[in-house]
Amino acid sequence: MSFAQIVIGPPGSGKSTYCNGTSQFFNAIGRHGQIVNMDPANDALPYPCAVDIRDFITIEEIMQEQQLGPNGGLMYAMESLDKSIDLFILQIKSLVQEEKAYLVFDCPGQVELFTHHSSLFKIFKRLEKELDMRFCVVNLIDCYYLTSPSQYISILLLALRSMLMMDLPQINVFSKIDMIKSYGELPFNLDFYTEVQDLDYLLPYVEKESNSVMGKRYAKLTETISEMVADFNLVSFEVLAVDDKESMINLQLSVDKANGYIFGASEVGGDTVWAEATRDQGLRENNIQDRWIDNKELYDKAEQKRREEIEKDREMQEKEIDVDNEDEWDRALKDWEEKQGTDYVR
Ligand SMILES: Nc1nc2c(ncn2[C@@H]2O[C@H](COP(=O)(O)OP(=O)(O)OP(=O)(O)O)[C@@H](O)[C@H]2O)c(=O)[nH]1
Repeated sequence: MSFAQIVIGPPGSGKSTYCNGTSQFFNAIGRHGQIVNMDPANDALPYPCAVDIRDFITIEEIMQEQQLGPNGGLMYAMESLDKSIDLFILQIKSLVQEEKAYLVFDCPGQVELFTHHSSLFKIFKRLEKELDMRFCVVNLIDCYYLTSPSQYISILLLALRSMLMMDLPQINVFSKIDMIKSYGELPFNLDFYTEVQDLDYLLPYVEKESNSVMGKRYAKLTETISEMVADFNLVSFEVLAVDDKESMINLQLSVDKANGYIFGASEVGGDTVWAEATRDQGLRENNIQDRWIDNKELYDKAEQKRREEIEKDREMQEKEIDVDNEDEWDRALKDWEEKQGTDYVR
Protein backbone atom coordinates (compact mmCIF):
# COMPACT_ATOMS: atom_id res chain seq x y z
CA MET A 1 0.00 0.00 0.00
CA SER A 2 1.28 3.47 -0.81
CA PHE A 3 0.00 6.98 -0.20
CA ALA A 4 -0.23 10.14 -2.27
CA GLN A 5 -1.70 13.62 -2.60
CA ILE A 6 -3.24 14.95 -5.81
CA VAL A 7 -2.81 18.73 -5.80
CA ILE A 8 -5.42 20.57 -7.87
CA GLY A 9 -6.78 24.12 -8.06
CA PRO A 10 -7.29 27.02 -10.46
CA PRO A 11 -4.25 28.66 -12.13
CA GLY A 12 -2.07 30.60 -9.71
CA SER A 13 -3.67 29.13 -6.59
CA GLY A 14 -0.24 28.04 -5.33
CA LYS A 15 -0.07 24.36 -6.39
CA SER A 16 3.61 24.23 -7.38
CA THR A 17 4.63 26.30 -4.36
CA TYR A 18 2.65 23.93 -2.13
CA CYS A 19 4.29 20.85 -3.71
CA ASN A 20 7.71 22.39 -3.15
CA GLY A 21 6.84 23.37 0.45
CA THR A 22 5.38 19.93 1.17
CA SER A 23 8.46 18.22 -0.16
CA GLN A 24 10.67 20.36 2.11
CA PHE A 25 8.33 19.71 5.03
CA PHE A 26 8.54 15.96 4.39
CA ASN A 27 12.33 16.16 4.30
CA ALA A 28 12.26 17.88 7.68
CA ILE A 29 10.10 15.18 9.29
CA GLY A 30 11.95 12.33 7.59
CA ARG A 31 9.19 11.23 5.20
CA HIS A 32 10.38 10.07 1.81
CA GLY A 33 8.29 12.37 -0.39
CA GLN A 34 8.64 12.66 -4.16
CA ILE A 35 6.88 15.04 -6.55
CA VAL A 36 5.31 14.05 -9.87
CA ASN A 37 4.62 16.85 -12.35
CA MET A 38 1.32 16.20 -14.17
CA ASP A 39 1.24 19.51 -16.06
CA PRO A 40 2.51 19.20 -19.65
CA ALA A 41 2.63 23.01 -19.84
CA ASN A 42 4.78 23.56 -16.74
CA ASP A 43 8.35 23.94 -17.97
CA ALA A 44 9.63 25.94 -14.97
CA LEU A 45 9.25 23.66 -11.99
CA PRO A 46 10.39 25.18 -8.70
CA TYR A 47 11.24 21.71 -7.30
CA PRO A 48 13.16 18.60 -8.33
CA CYS A 49 10.60 16.10 -9.59
CA ALA A 50 10.87 12.33 -9.69
CA VAL A 51 8.58 11.85 -12.70
CA ASP A 52 7.76 14.57 -15.20
CA ILE A 53 4.83 14.19 -17.55
CA ARG A 54 6.73 16.43 -19.99
CA ASP A 55 9.04 13.46 -20.63
CA PHE A 56 6.02 11.81 -22.28
CA ILE A 57 4.15 14.72 -23.79
CA THR A 58 4.49 18.50 -23.99
CA ILE A 59 1.83 21.07 -24.68
CA GLU A 60 4.01 22.83 -27.28
CA GLU A 61 4.14 19.70 -29.48
CA ILE A 62 0.40 19.14 -29.22
CA MET A 63 -0.51 22.76 -29.96
CA GLN A 64 1.70 22.73 -33.03
CA GLU A 65 0.70 19.29 -34.33
CA GLN A 66 -3.04 19.65 -33.72
CA GLN A 67 -3.38 23.40 -34.28
CA LEU A 68 -4.94 23.83 -30.84
CA GLY A 69 -4.89 26.61 -28.27
CA PRO A 70 -3.56 26.14 -24.72
CA ASN A 71 -6.83 24.80 -23.22
CA GLY A 72 -7.68 22.43 -26.07
CA GLY A 73 -4.04 21.39 -26.21
CA LEU A 74 -4.07 20.43 -22.57
CA MET A 75 -7.24 18.37 -22.90
CA TYR A 76 -5.79 16.62 -25.95
CA ALA A 77 -2.50 16.00 -24.11
CA MET A 78 -4.33 14.36 -21.21
CA GLU A 79 -6.36 12.19 -23.57
CA SER A 80 -3.22 11.14 -25.43
CA LEU A 81 -1.50 10.24 -22.17
CA ASP A 82 -4.54 8.24 -21.20
CA LYS A 83 -3.89 6.06 -24.25
CA SER A 84 -0.15 5.57 -23.71
CA ILE A 85 -0.03 5.38 -19.97
CA ASP A 86 1.87 2.13 -19.37
CA LEU A 87 5.40 3.57 -19.21
CA PHE A 88 4.21 6.34 -16.89
CA ILE A 89 2.64 3.77 -14.56
CA LEU A 90 5.86 1.74 -14.60
CA GLN A 91 7.83 4.77 -13.39
CA ILE A 92 5.31 5.44 -10.61
CA LYS A 93 5.43 1.77 -9.67
CA SER A 94 9.18 1.85 -9.20
CA LEU A 95 8.85 4.96 -6.98
CA VAL A 96 6.19 3.54 -4.70
CA GLN A 97 7.24 -0.11 -4.60
CA GLU A 98 11.04 0.04 -4.70
CA GLU A 99 11.70 3.46 -3.16
CA LYS A 100 8.62 3.35 -0.89
CA ALA A 101 7.96 6.97 -1.76
CA TYR A 102 5.00 9.09 -0.70
CA LEU A 103 3.95 10.90 -3.88
CA VAL A 104 2.65 14.42 -4.46
CA PHE A 105 1.06 14.93 -7.89
CA ASP A 106 1.22 18.55 -9.10
CA CYS A 107 -1.70 18.88 -11.54
CA PRO A 108 -2.55 21.47 -14.23
CA GLY A 109 -4.69 24.49 -13.30
CA GLN A 110 -7.45 23.89 -15.88
CA VAL A 111 -10.41 23.15 -13.62
CA GLU A 112 -12.35 21.37 -16.39
CA LEU A 113 -9.96 18.47 -15.85
CA PHE A 114 -11.45 17.93 -12.40
CA THR A 115 -15.02 19.00 -12.94
CA HIS A 116 -15.94 17.56 -16.37
CA HIS A 117 -13.14 15.74 -18.09
CA SER A 118 -12.39 12.14 -17.13
CA SER A 119 -8.82 11.57 -18.39
CA LEU A 120 -6.91 12.48 -15.23
CA PHE A 121 -9.54 10.80 -13.09
CA LYS A 122 -9.01 7.56 -15.04
CA ILE A 123 -5.23 7.73 -14.59
CA PHE A 124 -5.55 8.06 -10.83
CA LYS A 125 -8.17 5.31 -10.64
CA ARG A 126 -5.79 3.02 -12.52
CA LEU A 127 -2.95 3.83 -10.12
CA GLU A 128 -5.30 3.19 -7.22
CA LYS A 129 -6.27 -0.21 -8.59
CA GLU A 130 -2.97 -1.47 -9.96
CA LEU A 131 -0.56 -0.12 -7.35
CA ASP A 132 -2.91 -0.15 -4.35
CA MET A 133 -2.40 3.60 -3.89
CA ARG A 134 -4.42 5.66 -1.38
CA PHE A 135 -5.07 9.21 -2.51
CA CYS A 136 -6.20 12.46 -1.00
CA VAL A 137 -7.05 15.34 -3.32
CA VAL A 138 -5.77 18.70 -2.03
CA ASN A 139 -7.82 21.40 -3.73
CA LEU A 140 -6.14 24.81 -3.38
CA ILE A 141 -8.24 27.95 -3.81
CA ASP A 142 -6.73 31.44 -3.54
CA CYS A 143 -8.22 33.13 -0.46
CA TYR A 144 -8.75 36.24 -2.59
CA TYR A 145 -12.12 34.70 -3.58
CA LEU A 146 -13.37 35.33 -0.04
CA THR A 147 -13.54 39.01 -0.80
CA SER A 148 -16.50 38.61 -3.18
CA PRO A 149 -19.63 36.77 -1.91
CA SER A 150 -20.68 35.58 -5.37
CA GLN A 151 -17.20 34.36 -6.26
CA TYR A 152 -17.05 32.60 -2.91
CA ILE A 153 -20.24 30.72 -3.79
CA SER A 154 -18.92 29.86 -7.23
CA ILE A 155 -15.76 28.32 -5.74
CA LEU A 156 -17.96 26.29 -3.37
CA LEU A 157 -19.67 24.88 -6.44
CA LEU A 158 -16.30 24.17 -8.06
CA ALA A 159 -15.08 22.36 -4.95
CA LEU A 160 -18.29 20.33 -4.72
CA ARG A 161 -18.14 19.39 -8.39
CA SER A 162 -14.55 18.12 -8.17
CA MET A 163 -15.38 16.17 -4.98
CA LEU A 164 -18.20 14.41 -6.81
CA MET A 165 -16.24 13.93 -10.02
CA MET A 166 -12.96 12.66 -8.55
CA ASP A 167 -14.72 10.34 -6.10
CA LEU A 168 -11.72 10.46 -3.74
CA PRO A 169 -11.18 11.94 -0.27
CA GLN A 170 -10.68 15.67 -0.79
CA ILE A 171 -9.41 18.49 1.41
CA ASN A 172 -10.28 21.97 0.19
CA VAL A 173 -7.84 24.67 1.20
CA PHE A 174 -7.84 28.46 1.14
CA SER A 175 -4.26 29.14 0.09
CA LYS A 176 -2.15 32.30 0.67
CA ILE A 177 -4.12 32.98 3.83
CA ASP A 178 -1.29 35.28 4.99
CA MET A 179 -2.63 37.75 2.40
CA ILE A 180 -6.24 37.83 3.56
CA LYS A 181 -5.88 40.75 5.95
CA SER A 182 -4.42 42.93 3.24
CA TYR A 183 -7.57 42.47 1.09
CA GLY A 184 -9.70 44.47 3.53
CA GLU A 185 -12.38 43.64 6.07
CA LEU A 186 -14.69 40.65 5.59
CA PRO A 187 -18.31 40.79 6.80
CA PHE A 188 -17.87 37.50 8.72
CA ASN A 189 -15.19 35.68 10.70
CA LEU A 190 -12.89 33.36 8.74
CA ASP A 191 -14.55 30.30 10.33
CA PHE A 192 -17.79 31.24 8.61
CA TYR A 193 -16.09 30.82 5.26
CA THR A 194 -14.11 27.68 6.14
CA GLU A 195 -17.00 25.81 7.75
CA VAL A 196 -19.45 26.70 4.95
CA GLN A 197 -22.47 26.90 7.21
CA ASP A 198 -25.47 29.22 7.21
CA LEU A 199 -24.91 30.50 3.68
CA ASP A 200 -28.22 32.36 4.06
CA TYR A 201 -26.35 35.05 5.99
CA LEU A 202 -24.32 35.74 2.87
CA LEU A 203 -27.29 36.29 0.57
CA PRO A 204 -27.89 39.98 1.37
CA TYR A 205 -24.26 40.62 0.42
CA VAL A 206 -24.72 38.67 -2.82
CA GLU A 207 -27.78 40.77 -3.63
CA LYS A 208 -25.93 43.98 -2.87
CA GLU A 209 -23.03 42.92 -5.07
CA SER A 210 -25.34 41.76 -7.88
CA ASN A 211 -27.34 45.00 -7.86
CA SER A 212 -24.22 46.91 -8.53
CA VAL A 213 -22.62 44.41 -10.93
CA MET A 214 -24.94 41.97 -12.70
CA GLY A 215 -28.59 42.38 -11.77
CA LYS A 216 -31.32 40.53 -9.87
CA ARG A 217 -31.47 37.32 -11.95
CA TYR A 218 -27.81 36.74 -11.27
CA ALA A 219 -28.46 37.09 -7.53
CA LYS A 220 -31.24 34.49 -7.78
CA LEU A 221 -28.91 32.07 -9.58
CA THR A 222 -26.21 32.50 -6.93
CA GLU A 223 -28.82 31.95 -4.22
CA THR A 224 -29.97 28.69 -5.83
CA ILE A 225 -26.39 27.46 -6.16
CA SER A 226 -25.73 28.23 -2.51
CA GLU A 227 -28.83 26.22 -1.52
CA MET A 228 -27.60 23.26 -3.53
CA VAL A 229 -24.11 23.39 -1.99
CA ALA A 230 -25.66 23.59 1.48
CA ASP A 231 -27.92 20.58 0.72
CA PHE A 232 -24.90 18.40 -0.13
CA ASN A 233 -23.22 19.44 3.13
CA LEU A 234 -19.83 18.17 1.88
CA VAL A 235 -17.67 21.22 1.37
CA SER A 236 -15.44 22.76 4.03
CA PHE A 237 -11.98 24.30 4.01
CA GLU A 238 -8.62 24.32 5.74
CA VAL A 239 -6.34 27.35 5.48
CA LEU A 240 -2.71 27.46 4.43
CA ALA A 241 0.18 29.89 4.28
CA VAL A 242 2.91 27.79 2.82
CA ASP A 243 5.68 29.40 4.91
CA ASP A 244 3.78 29.03 8.16
CA LYS A 245 4.82 25.85 9.97
CA GLU A 246 1.63 25.47 12.01
CA SER A 247 -0.75 25.77 9.11
CA MET A 248 1.36 23.24 7.18
CA ILE A 249 1.30 20.80 10.13
CA ASN A 250 -2.48 21.17 10.50
CA LEU A 251 -3.03 20.57 6.81
CA GLN A 252 -0.75 17.52 6.70
CA LEU A 253 -2.57 16.07 9.70
CA SER A 254 -5.86 16.40 7.84
CA VAL A 255 -4.41 14.88 4.67
CA ASP A 256 -2.85 11.97 6.60
CA LYS A 257 -6.25 11.23 8.07
CA ALA A 258 -8.05 11.54 4.75
CA ASN A 259 -5.81 9.19 2.75
CA GLY A 260 -5.34 6.81 5.67
CA TYR A 261 -1.58 7.39 6.05
CA ILE A 262 -2.02 8.00 9.76
CA PHE A 263 -3.50 4.53 10.23
CA GLY A 264 -1.26 2.40 8.05
CA ALA A 265 2.03 4.05 7.27
CA SER A 266 4.32 1.64 9.08
CA GLU A 267 5.68 0.16 5.84
CA VAL A 268 6.30 3.47 4.05
CA GLY A 269 7.66 6.89 4.76
CA GLY A 270 10.27 6.42 7.47
CA ASP A 271 8.83 9.32 9.47
CA THR A 272 8.23 7.36 12.64
CA VAL A 273 8.67 10.44 14.84
CA TRP A 274 5.88 12.28 12.99
CA ALA A 275 3.73 9.14 12.98
CA GLU A 276 4.13 8.64 16.73
CA ALA A 277 3.56 12.33 17.45
CA THR A 278 0.34 12.44 15.46
CA ARG A 279 -1.11 8.93 15.68
CA ASP A 280 -3.50 9.62 18.55
CA GLN A 281 -3.79 13.33 18.05
CA GLY A 282 -6.93 14.91 16.73
CA LEU A 283 -6.68 18.12 14.80
CA ARG A 284 -5.43 20.90 17.00
CA GLU A 285 -7.94 23.60 17.73
CA ASN A 286 -6.66 26.64 15.95
CA ASN A 287 -8.34 30.01 16.00
CA ILE A 288 -7.77 31.05 12.40
CA GLN A 289 -9.58 34.38 12.81
CA ASP A 290 -7.17 35.29 15.60
CA ARG A 291 -4.10 33.96 13.77
CA TRP A 292 -4.67 35.47 10.34
CA ILE A 293 -6.77 38.59 11.02
CA ASP A 294 -7.28 39.84 14.60
CA ASN A 295 -3.73 39.34 15.92
CA LYS A 296 -1.81 38.52 12.75
CA GLU A 297 1.07 40.94 13.49
CA LEU A 298 1.68 39.44 16.95
CA TYR A 299 1.80 35.91 15.57
CA ASP A 300 4.01 36.97 12.68
CA LYS A 301 6.43 38.63 15.09
CA ALA A 302 6.59 35.47 17.25
CA GLU A 303 7.15 33.35 14.13
CA GLN A 304 9.90 35.70 12.95
CA LYS A 305 11.59 35.47 16.36
CA ARG A 306 11.38 31.68 16.27
CA ARG A 307 13.02 31.63 12.83
CA GLU A 308 15.79 33.97 13.95
CA GLU A 309 16.50 31.72 16.92
CA ILE A 310 16.66 28.66 14.67
CA GLU A 311 19.02 30.53 12.33
CA LYS A 312 21.21 31.59 15.28
CA ASP A 313 21.34 27.97 16.52
CA ARG A 314 22.30 26.81 13.06
CA GLU A 315 25.13 29.35 12.84
CA MET A 316 26.38 28.32 16.29
CA GLN A 317 26.35 24.68 15.24
CA GLU A 318 28.32 25.49 12.10
CA LYS A 319 30.91 27.28 14.22
CA GLU A 320 31.18 24.26 16.50
CA ILE A 321 31.64 22.02 13.48
CA ASP A 322 34.55 24.23 12.41
CA VAL A 323 36.44 23.11 15.51
CA ASP A 324 36.18 19.56 14.17
CA ASN A 325 37.30 20.72 10.76
CA GLU A 326 40.52 18.85 9.75
CA ASP A 327 42.24 21.93 8.32
CA GLU A 328 41.58 24.03 11.38
CA TRP A 329 42.74 21.25 13.63
CA ASP A 330 45.97 20.89 11.64
CA ARG A 331 46.57 24.64 11.75
CA ALA A 332 46.04 24.73 15.52
CA LEU A 333 48.38 21.78 15.92
CA LYS A 334 51.06 23.47 13.82
CA ASP A 335 50.84 26.63 15.96
CA TRP A 336 51.16 24.52 19.05
CA GLU A 337 54.18 22.66 17.61
CA GLU A 338 55.89 25.94 16.73
CA LYS A 339 55.32 27.21 20.23
CA GLN A 340 56.59 23.93 21.75
CA GLY A 341 59.47 23.60 19.32
CA THR A 342 58.57 19.94 18.72
CA ASP A 343 57.94 17.99 15.57
CA TYR A 344 54.80 16.27 16.74
CA VAL A 345 52.95 14.41 14.04
CA ARG A 346 49.34 13.44 14.71
N1 LIG B 1 1.72 35.10 0.06
C1 LIG B 1 1.72 33.85 -0.41
N2 LIG B 1 1.96 33.64 -1.72
C2 LIG B 1 1.93 32.36 -2.17
C3 LIG B 1 1.64 31.26 -1.32
N3 LIG B 1 1.65 30.13 -2.07
C4 LIG B 1 1.94 30.52 -3.34
N4 LIG B 1 2.12 31.85 -3.41
C5 LIG B 1 2.43 32.66 -4.62
O1 LIG B 1 1.41 32.51 -5.58
C6 LIG B 1 1.92 32.58 -6.90
C7 LIG B 1 1.43 31.42 -7.74
O2 LIG B 1 1.94 30.23 -7.17
P1 LIG B 1 2.19 28.91 -8.04
O3 LIG B 1 2.70 27.87 -7.09
O4 LIG B 1 2.97 29.17 -9.25
O5 LIG B 1 0.70 28.59 -8.46
P2 LIG B 1 0.17 27.38 -9.39
O6 LIG B 1 -1.17 27.02 -8.88
O7 LIG B 1 1.19 26.29 -9.46
O8 LIG B 1 0.06 28.12 -10.79
P3 LIG B 1 -0.19 27.44 -12.23
O9 LIG B 1 0.98 26.50 -12.46
O10 LIG B 1 -0.20 28.62 -13.15
O11 LIG B 1 -1.49 26.75 -12.19
C8 LIG B 1 3.45 32.61 -6.75
O12 LIG B 1 3.88 33.94 -6.89
C9 LIG B 1 3.69 32.14 -5.33
O13 LIG B 1 4.85 32.68 -4.75
C10 LIG B 1 1.38 31.53 0.09
O14 LIG B 1 1.11 30.64 0.92
N5 LIG B 1 1.42 32.84 0.47
